[in-house]
Amino acid sequence: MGEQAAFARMNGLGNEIIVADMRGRGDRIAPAAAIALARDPATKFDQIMAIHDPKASGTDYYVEIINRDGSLAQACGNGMRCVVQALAAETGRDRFTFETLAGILTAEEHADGLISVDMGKPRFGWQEIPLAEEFADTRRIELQVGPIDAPVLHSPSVASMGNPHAIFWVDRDVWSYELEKFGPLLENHPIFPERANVSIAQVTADNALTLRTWERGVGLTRACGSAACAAAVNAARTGRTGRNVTVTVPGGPLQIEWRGDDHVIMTGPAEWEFAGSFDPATGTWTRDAAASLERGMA
Ligand SMILES: N[C@H](CCC[C@H](N)C(=O)O)C(=O)O
Repeated sequence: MGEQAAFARMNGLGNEIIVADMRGRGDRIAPAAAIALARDPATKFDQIMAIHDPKASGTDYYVEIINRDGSLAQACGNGMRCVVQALAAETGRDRFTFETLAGILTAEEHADGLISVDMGKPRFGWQEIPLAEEFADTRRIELQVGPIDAPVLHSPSVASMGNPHAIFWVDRDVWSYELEKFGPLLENHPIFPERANVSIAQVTADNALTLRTWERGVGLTRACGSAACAAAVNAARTGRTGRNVTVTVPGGPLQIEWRGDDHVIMTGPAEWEFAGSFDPATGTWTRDAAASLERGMA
């Protein structure tokens, strides 16, 4: 058995997150450990956010993001808010600079407890998303599901928020679509060589939209922060909304601002559930009764 690591089970608007403390050690969480934790109903998660010692100078921590299937994700907006809340409770600080696979990002906890994450700049080039074939205009790409003459979903906007996203615009309530049926097909469609997070979005006002997401490597989730950002920037660049929108996901509302300097700022809550410790090699874990009284990891 390896050395135990502390974790906190948290959620960001119902996006199920495990924040793991991997600081001061050289190992990483094994995909098998992630899969074992995902199988246990008590620790079932959408993403593990593993906090490691910093790599790049000027950053506080390196964060590795692991999906439910053990694959790595470049970005996770809801998970980053959970990381900030856990670290703020531990350190008393309210601003952090992180490194992830998507690059360096900053985040802060506000006095009211809400947390803003600077998700960086969106990318729209077909090779950046990436797509398997050239599309000069990624506001609307050729892709559809359903009968060829009456597609159920078609012509998504695509973007990278560090991770790949496709947003299908719909006129009806997002709950009236069988996303669980189309999600797996679209996630694994050959147009997306690195797979994709797939969302359906309904614009409800010039500053509001509702969104459901099928996450790459996970499935249906109650919230996906990076998808909310991808939906917001695509809504703005296709003239559907302004640049400051409320994106309501199944778990609740997120505020997304696409600033003039091209950075996307996501603001929303995070919630602590319980603490424990686990073996990063196997995923064997125990609940930590003492730590559960605190709102930190240890
Ligand atoms: N839940 C995350 C997104 C996870 C994306 C992941 N499924 C991927 O493989 O890109 C969020 O709040 O942004």
